[in-house]
Amino acid sequence: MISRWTTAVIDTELPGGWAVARSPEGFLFDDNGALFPREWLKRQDLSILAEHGIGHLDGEPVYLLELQGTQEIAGCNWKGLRAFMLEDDHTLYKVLGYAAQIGTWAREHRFCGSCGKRMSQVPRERAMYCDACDLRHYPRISPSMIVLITRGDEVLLARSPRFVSGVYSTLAGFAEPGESAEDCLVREVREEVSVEVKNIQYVGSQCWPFPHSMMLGFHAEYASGDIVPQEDEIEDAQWFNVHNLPPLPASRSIARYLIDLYVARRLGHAEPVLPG
Ligand SMILES: NC(=O)C1=CN([C@@H]2O[C@H](COP(=O)(O)OP(=O)(O)OC[C@H]3O[C@@H](n4cnc5c(N)ncnc54)[C@H](O)[C@@H]3O)[C@@H](O)[C@H]2O)C=CC1
Ligand SMILES: [Mg+2]
Ligand SMILES: [Zn+2]
Repeated sequence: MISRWTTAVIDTELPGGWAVARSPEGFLFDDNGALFPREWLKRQDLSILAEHGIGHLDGEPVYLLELQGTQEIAGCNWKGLRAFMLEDDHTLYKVLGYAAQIGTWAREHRFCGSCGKRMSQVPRERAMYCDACDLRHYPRISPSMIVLITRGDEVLLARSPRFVSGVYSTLAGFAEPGESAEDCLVREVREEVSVEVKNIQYVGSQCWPFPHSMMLGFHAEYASGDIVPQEDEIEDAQWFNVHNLPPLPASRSIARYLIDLYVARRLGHAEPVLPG
């Protein structure tokens, strides 16, 4: 399959191409989508914090304009990345997911974290450079473990107070310095539900640009302990039978994939494909 979208570092001095505009309110869009002719977009009255060349879509260069705030543009509106994720255009979601991560990084790395001076883009590399410190700052990626714990026909699912009402999901958490992926998984499971696991198996990974997680997905078997939900973090956690599952997370998430995969294997159905 030919990939329609490839990331690249493109010189912002070059003319032309497409551009996406991102503000704290989300991405600009109109009836034609979220990609605009870049020269036209730059003629609008936008408060641009940073501009980055981010890749090629069907061979055409694409740029990101990271904005201070929203602007009224006739016929256009603003929409968050999660809304784009739930729509059918997977390629557009990939473009905007990448743009969002670069945008977050660009916004938060205009000044050197070491000396506070303004930094500049490194040509041909996705990095910001501090001249005074001779220091490069790269986009931030946060490794996060996500695990489906099973016990025969049962799966352990939990809900955070932040979830959509009724939805239960797999356990997840950010890696801390000094941890392996497996250490993190064991710690997160202990913290969130007070359960011990065994036979930890890596399943697959997914970029999760909310705002910069790299999800590492695992399957683990229950070993011991009774469920005790972590105060404040976990509203409820339960064992659910694969024949009687609660409302689950969105189909594009690796959480949903881990659940669907186990259920498919258990019931002898066709296995799902991990969404990119
Ligand atoms: N794609 C998917 O299917 C799913 C993705 N996720 C993602 O996994 C990630 C971790 O899940 P949570 O349960 O929220 O994490 P968590 O269990 O580690 O708890 C969140 C807490 O971690 C701390 N934190 C925030 N950002 C951090 C960072 N970059 N590094 C270290 N600690 C940080 C904060 O104290 C925050 O309150 C989140 O980005 C979440 O959106 C979670 C579930 C499903
Ligand atoms: Mg968690
Ligand atoms: Zn510096």
